[in-house]
Amino acid sequence: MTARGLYAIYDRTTLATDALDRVEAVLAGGACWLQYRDKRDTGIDAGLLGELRALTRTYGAQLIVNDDWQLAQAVAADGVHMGQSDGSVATARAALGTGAIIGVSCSGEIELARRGIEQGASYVSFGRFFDSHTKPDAPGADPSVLAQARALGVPVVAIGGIDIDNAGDIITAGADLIAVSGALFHAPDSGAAARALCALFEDTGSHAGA
Ligand SMILES: Cc1ncc(COP(=O)(O)OP(=O)(O)O)c(N)n1
Ligand SMILES: Cc1nc(C(=O)O)sc1CCOP(=O)(O)O
Repeated sequence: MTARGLYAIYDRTTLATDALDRVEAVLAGGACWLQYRDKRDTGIDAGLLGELRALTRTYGAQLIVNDDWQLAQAVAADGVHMGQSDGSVATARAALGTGAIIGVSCSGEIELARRGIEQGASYVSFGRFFDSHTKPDAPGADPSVLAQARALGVPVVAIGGIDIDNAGDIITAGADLIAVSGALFHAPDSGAAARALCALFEDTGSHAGA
């Protein structure tokens, strides 16, 4: 499993259409993880999730479902991303097994990351680092938390307003994966945006605090 690179967030909440062509372009462009995020109250689109499962398999990417480990299990996703109000990480780990990817939101707080790892999280996510149209009200985080988090021994994810102009600094600050939605799925060319973000990981080999 690759745990360094581009983590694409397919945010069904803010995308007007299913945009599966964009998902495929982003995966072909090198994204190694894809998250399905849907905050609408319209019920689960099982067909869409099935398409995402097939596309991620085709491109060798990991499929992560936001918020709901039971849904992740039902669609045979590779893992789940859990916020602080999405239930017990320990329960999710017990249900999904040792091989599942389980991420936890930590805002800018290293203590939340420690607690999440104790409960079974396999990656920790920090943000928001920049203004985000996708989630404008997410609390802010300082990039220095990324270097601190590297000592915890699991992949470190950065999220929130990341784009081609600021991603290099965030990778240098310590992110193993950059989680990106708007700068991919609202770009004029989603495939080109993915390729450009992935190329930053080749140019930025060292991390602060590594
Ligand atoms: C990779 C990643 N990091 C953080 C989040 C935010 O998750 P959460 O705190 O559950 O908030 P919502 O996305 O549910 O609004 C995420 N989805 N992915
Ligand atoms: C879903 C999400 N969570 C965040 C957090 O800080 O916890 S920021 C965010 C939105 C990510 O999308 P974009 O790349 O368009 O800003």
